[in-house]
Amino acid sequence: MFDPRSIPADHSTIEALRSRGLEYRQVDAADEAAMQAWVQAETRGFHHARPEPAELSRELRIAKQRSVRGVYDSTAHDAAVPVATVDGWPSGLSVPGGRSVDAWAVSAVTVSPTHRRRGIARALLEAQLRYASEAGAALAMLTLTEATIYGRYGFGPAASAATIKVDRRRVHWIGPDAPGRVQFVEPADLIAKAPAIARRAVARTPGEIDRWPGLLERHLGLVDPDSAASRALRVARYDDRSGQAQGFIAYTVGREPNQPGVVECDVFVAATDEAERALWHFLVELDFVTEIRARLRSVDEPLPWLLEDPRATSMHDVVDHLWLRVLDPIVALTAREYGASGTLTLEVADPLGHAAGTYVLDASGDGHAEVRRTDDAEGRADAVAAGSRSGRRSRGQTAHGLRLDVRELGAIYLGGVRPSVLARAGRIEELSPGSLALADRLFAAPRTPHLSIWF
Ligand SMILES: CC(=O)SCCNC(=O)CCNC(=O)[C@H](O)C(C)(C)COP(=O)(O)OP(=O)(O)OC[C@H]1O[C@@H](n2cnc3c(N)ncnc32)[C@H](O)[C@@H]1OP(=O)(O)O
Repeated sequence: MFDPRSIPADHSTIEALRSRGLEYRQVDAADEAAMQAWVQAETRGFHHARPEPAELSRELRIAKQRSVRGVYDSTAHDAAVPVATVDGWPSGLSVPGGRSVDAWAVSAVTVSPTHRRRGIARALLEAQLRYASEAGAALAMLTLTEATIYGRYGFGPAASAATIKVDRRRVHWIGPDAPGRVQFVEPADLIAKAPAIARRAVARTPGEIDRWPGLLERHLGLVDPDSAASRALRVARYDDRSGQAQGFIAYTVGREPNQPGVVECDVFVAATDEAERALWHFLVELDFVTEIRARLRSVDEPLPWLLEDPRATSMHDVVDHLWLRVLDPIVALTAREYGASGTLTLEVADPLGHAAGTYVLDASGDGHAEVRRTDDAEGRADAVAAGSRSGRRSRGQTAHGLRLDVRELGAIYLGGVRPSVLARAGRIEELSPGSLALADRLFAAPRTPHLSIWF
């Protein structure tokens, strides 16, 4: 397996930061003190409390599997603590059609308030994109704190998530009864099966990314099982008719003495539609509660259709949760499946260079597409003149094409927004009549993209 720590530090980043009196380097995974200082800087950068010992050792275990970089100021009060942090690692990203494309996850981007707005984050991000390319990733991806930061590096919002609230008193289930059963399980008993269930859940949902070792332990409260938060977690699993585990939820119930509670569900993993329905059924019919709140759910949940009164549910805090940055359009566009047949030219502008070019996407109708670049190294080509491999276009028939920035390519890639919506916003240009209608049909995803975790 590719080791993200094997990528040497980016020379231009080293030089850019050295000219500002700063040192940029990879943190040595074997240097416990340096790793601890990096984790402390990262948690401070996100305004979190200092981690408890169990959480700190979990963070260290995870950081050691990643490419962890820090920026150091030798003149600072504690020069061993970085003034900026970032990490990155290769990870699969599920795309429409069920395949996984090689991507590069970026996380832990922090710059100390003492060193802000000197271009440190820009240097770190541009280096991450170069690492991603070196690692062979077709896209870079991240979840973020503020939506104003990453467009300038070519990221676009590709999958949304929302909090679903359910008014328990209005719940009357009209969906089918699941043939299997939901039962309580202890987290320690579930952890052996959980990764396989999660893998299948990830594979069927465009926008989900591979779970890294240690994540499910945290979701199931196993990092610090004796903490109050872990003891409050309840875990239920759905087994299908044949006894096969197909999904699980983890939730807490907050309540005042003698008062009904409010359910908070942050972990909802379903490998099948049947498991998804069964786990919702279990959650929304919990007694002695007034409300159920499920976070980071799809904006396209089937839940309202499973209740007699769909208004028992409401959607809150809809966010642009997953942001994508296409690096290699040919690999990225070939990996996903398409909702129609047709030939579409994409003239992609990319100020940072990675994805710039003119590409012809030729979808055959069985979902698959061939993608090739038609411009030369200088990017010169008549996009709309580019032909179809299948020769389906007859004489006089207009070629279809769009002109767009790499940010918009990331936004439409999973089918989370229709190209025509971005055209209405003036962010995609249609090169010939009918191109947007074709692009909408091509990029439509059979399942709304969704990411259910932070990373
Ligand atoms: C994937 C993730 O980890 S998301 C987490 C992002 N981190 C956080 O939210 C933690 C708190 N914030 C921070 O640590 C810092 O403010 C950061 C990392 C967001 C920015 O770091 P800085 O070193 O100050 O940014 P830098 O000086 O490189 O600015 C680069 C560009 O981003 C812009 N920018 C920086 N921060 C912000 C912001 N919060 N909102 C809007 N624009 C911003 C700058 O104006 C600059 O624009 P330009 O290059 O187009 O002129």
